[in-house]
Parts: sequence; C-alpha cells; structure tokens
Amino acid sequence: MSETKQYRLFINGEWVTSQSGETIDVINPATEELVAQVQNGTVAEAILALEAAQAAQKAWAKMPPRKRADLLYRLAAEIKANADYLAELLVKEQGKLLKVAKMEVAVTASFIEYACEGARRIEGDIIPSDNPGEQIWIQKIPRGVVVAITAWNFPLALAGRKLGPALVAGNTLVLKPTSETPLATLELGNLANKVGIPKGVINILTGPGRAMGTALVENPITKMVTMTGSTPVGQDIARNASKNLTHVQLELGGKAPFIVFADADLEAAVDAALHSRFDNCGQVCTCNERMYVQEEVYEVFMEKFLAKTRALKVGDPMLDDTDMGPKVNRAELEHMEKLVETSIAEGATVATGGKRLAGAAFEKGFWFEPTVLTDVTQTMTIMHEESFGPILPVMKFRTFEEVITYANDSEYGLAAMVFTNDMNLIMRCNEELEYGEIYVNRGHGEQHQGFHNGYKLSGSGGEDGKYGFEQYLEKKTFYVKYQGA
Ligand SMILES: NC(=O)C1=CN([C@@H]2O[C@H](COP(=O)(O)OP(=O)(O)OC[C@H]3O[C@@H](n4cnc5c(N)ncnc54)[C@H](OP(=O)(O)O)[C@@H]3O)[C@@H](O)[C@H]2O)C=CC1
Ligand SMILES: O=C(O)[C@@H](O)[C@@H]1OC[C@H](O)[C@H]1O
Repeated sequence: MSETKQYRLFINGEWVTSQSGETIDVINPATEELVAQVQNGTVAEAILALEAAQAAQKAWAKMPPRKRADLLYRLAAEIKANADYLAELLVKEQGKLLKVAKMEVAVTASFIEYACEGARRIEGDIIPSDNPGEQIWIQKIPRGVVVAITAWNFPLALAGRKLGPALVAGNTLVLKPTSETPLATLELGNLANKVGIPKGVINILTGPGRAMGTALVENPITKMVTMTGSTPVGQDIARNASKNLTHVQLELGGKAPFIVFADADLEAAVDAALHSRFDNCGQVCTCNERMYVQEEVYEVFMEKFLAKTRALKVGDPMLDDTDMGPKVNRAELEHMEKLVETSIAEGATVATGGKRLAGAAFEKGFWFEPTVLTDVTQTMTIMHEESFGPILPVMKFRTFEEVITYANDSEYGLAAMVFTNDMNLIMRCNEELEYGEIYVNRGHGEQHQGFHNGYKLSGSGGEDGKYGFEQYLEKKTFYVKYQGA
C-alpha cells in the first residue's frame, strides 16, 4: 500500500506541520479513493501566516512593479511547465475532466500574466489645486496583506485570479483554498520558492473555513479579503470583515437565466445551452441555471436540446471522450437528488435524467445524470435556488416583457445569456436585465480583460480587468503647497 501523500502548510516560505496534529482527507470524487491528506490548520497558524505576510510586505511593495511582475511571469511559466502534473491533481481532487483541468492550468497562468501586464499601469493623478502654488497628488498604493479564500470548482484558477493582481499591486498574500480541493493550490508554494518569490509574500493555509477563515478575516493585519464561494459564506465574511472595516471583494452564487428568442440561431443556442449547463458537471458560477424558450420555437428547440443532453457521456474524467464527470462530493450529490425530488413534488416533469447513475462503473463516486426538467413554473424552488450541478429547468415564454420579468425575478445578479439576432431586443436586454455579466449569442465564459461582477447576492466589488485590479490598490492624496516663482 503506497504511503498517502502528505501536504503541509506553506508559511514564510517553509512547509509547516500544524500544531493540531490533525489532517483532512482529500477524496477523489470519481472513485472515492484517498488522494492525499492536508493539515487541519489552526487559528495560531493563521496568525503566523498573517505575520509573515505583514513582515514581507514593505520590502515587496518597495520592489519596482516591473520586478514583481518578472517574478510572477516566472511563476506563470512554472505553472505551465508543470501543467500535466497540476491538471492530473485537479482531476483527482475535483473530478473535472482532464481536458478541462488542462484548460484550468493554462487559465491560471494567463490570469497571472494578465495581471503582470498591468505592472507599468499603476497610475495616479496630479490635479491643479484651487489654491495658488499647490498641487493635488492622488497616489495608488498597495493595501498591505490580502487574504484570498477560494471555492472548489476551479480551485487553481481562482487562486491565480487573486494572486496575480494582489501581488503585482504590491500586496502580500495569505491564501486559503477550500478543504475540498486544496492540492493543486498548495503546489504553488513549491513553485513560488523555485522562482525566487521572497519568503512571506505568498502563504498557503488549509483548514476549516469557518474557524480559520474567520480568524483571517477578523484580524486587523488583514487589509483586504477577496473570496469566491457561496452567498451565505460571503455574507459571513462581510459581517466579520466589518469589525475592522476591511475591504472585501466577493464573488458569490448565481442563478443565470438563459433566454432563447424565436429569431435565435437555434443550433448555436442548443450548443451554448448544453455546454453552459453541463460543462464541469454544472459547477460554474455563470452556468445556465434556468432556461426560457420563446413558445414559437420551444418544440423544435427542445427536441434538439434533449437529444444532445441524452447523448452526453458521463464517466471517467481522465478519458478524452467523456463529456461530464462526477459531482465534487456526496453532499453535493444529495443536494441534486433533493432538488429533483422537490421539483417533482412541486409539479415538474423529468424530461431526462433525474437520478444517480447506476452500473458497475458508477458504484463508487458521486455521479448524477444530466437532467432536464419541464412543466416548470416561475414560482418553483428550482427556478430560484442555485443548483450548481447538472439540473436544468426549462420554461416557455410568450413576450419580451414576460421573460425579462422572469429573468430578473432572482436574488442573484451575476450572469445572464441571451440568444437573438434582433438588435432592438439586444439593446432592450442590455437596458433591462439586472445582471453584472450578460452574454449575447454565446454561452458563458469570462475573459481576463472584462469585469466579473455580481449584482444583488452574487457579490460585491467584482474582479478581473482594470476594475478588478483597482480593488487591490488604496489611494493616498497629497496637497502639496510650494513657494513657486
Ligand atoms: N461568483 C463566482 O465567481 C463563483 C461563485 N462560486 C460559488 O461558490 C459556491 C461553491 O463553492 P464552495 O467552495 O462550496 O463555497 P463555500 O462558500 O462553501 O466555501 C468557499 C470558501 O470559503 C471558506 N469558508 C467557509 N466558511 C467560511 C467562513 N465562515 N469564513 C471564511 N471562509 C469560509 C471555505 O473553506 P472550507 O471549504 O475549507 O470550509 C472555502 O474556502 C457556489 O455557491 C458557487 O456559486 C463558485 C465559483 C465562482
Ligand atoms: O469561478 C467560476 O466558476 C468561473 O468564474 C470560472 O472560474 C475560472 C474560470 O476562468 C471561469 O470560467
């Protein structure tokens, strides 16, 4: 029996065993095998990591941004050089397809590279004063120590998305990945040492979110918290951060509507709807969580869509012809079953799927069928509660006004998808949809230069692009009086 791989905490450039003496098992969602064990870190170690980040921050901030970027470009290069190893680790810890895991590794590196491109664009202002012989300088400076807390669906990419801008801006970082999928993220510690990122600039902790996460968020050393995860946890973080009025950036839950108007390119809409629901087993924050199809095209659309859904191959995420892997854990699998049960009780029909997969290949693991629900009404639970899994409720609609009312009837406001070639409809959707990110005639998928920004309970602050980068900078204003001529 081979030894189980042990990971430790990465604090001040060293690998440290927790004083708890306890570990957390990381399980492969496709086989339920033990992949590795990580430290069950304590509050004491959270404070050690914050202190290490604080001690390193002044020197890191004094380094010219271009020099910081040089080190981070090297980190991105090492991530790419280790792509196969990191991708396989992502498959084992999260159950995502190997081809998607490889994309995630590439996206992680490109998130960091995109941030590096901003190193020479940390721009302030010089403004004439109303007073003679005086100038007003507004300078952009780093916030200090940033705490980054990430979710399990794209653990490495979410880490890179935060690490890149935080460090380019001159902050130092304490990164706490979710206990579900911490392994690929922990590997960043080895790579950071390899490329010469100074000790204490990056610290990576594992441990229960509530205890360790709260300790990180509430500590006055922490000058910003950036978190990706569920809305309830995001709300907890916002409450705890308010103790020191610490700046928070929250990327939270979603319930994206996918709207198909009668004039849409139906083939394109079917493919986009399929991938935007079932890719990564439906575990993407901008997923197609509920679909509205205009009644004129409903039958023809649904015939094509159901045929493609039923053709999806669910199975071993390591195989190239697999379309969908397992849910990340048993609790999530049971959440799928509960959602279907509730939907049926409320009057929905299971058009396809609806239960765990059976058979020898699925005896172990957390497998759920690609599921489509019809005869759904807007008041049903499934139209409001995020599934974050392979369940898609579909409704007909008649008019623009009707579908906009349905689409906006949500406590979330992250993403929406719309298929129509009518420019007037596109502009009306632009005006009336209450979402931070709207995809027109394509499925979901942010780009680094955009702005990933949730309204309502989907978050606050936003990330990516120049507006996301700005979150990692504080401003300092000088009123400079001089003698002059
Ligand atoms: N808007 C976006 O960009 C995205 C949103 N999401 C959302 O994330 C959710 C799924 O991810 P999941 O990991 O389950 O989300 P959770 O909210 O359960 O956990 C997110 C992170 O927060 C930590 N945490 C838990 N409790 C606290 C606390 N009280 N204080 C501080 N940190 C805490 C967790 O640690 P631990 O797990 O160790 O307890 C984890 O690292 C879905 O709702 C999805 O919509 C996911 C990806 C992107
Ligand atoms: O977090 C999500 O679910 C998405 O933002 C996802 O995360 C990293 C990828 O680049 C995005 O598709």
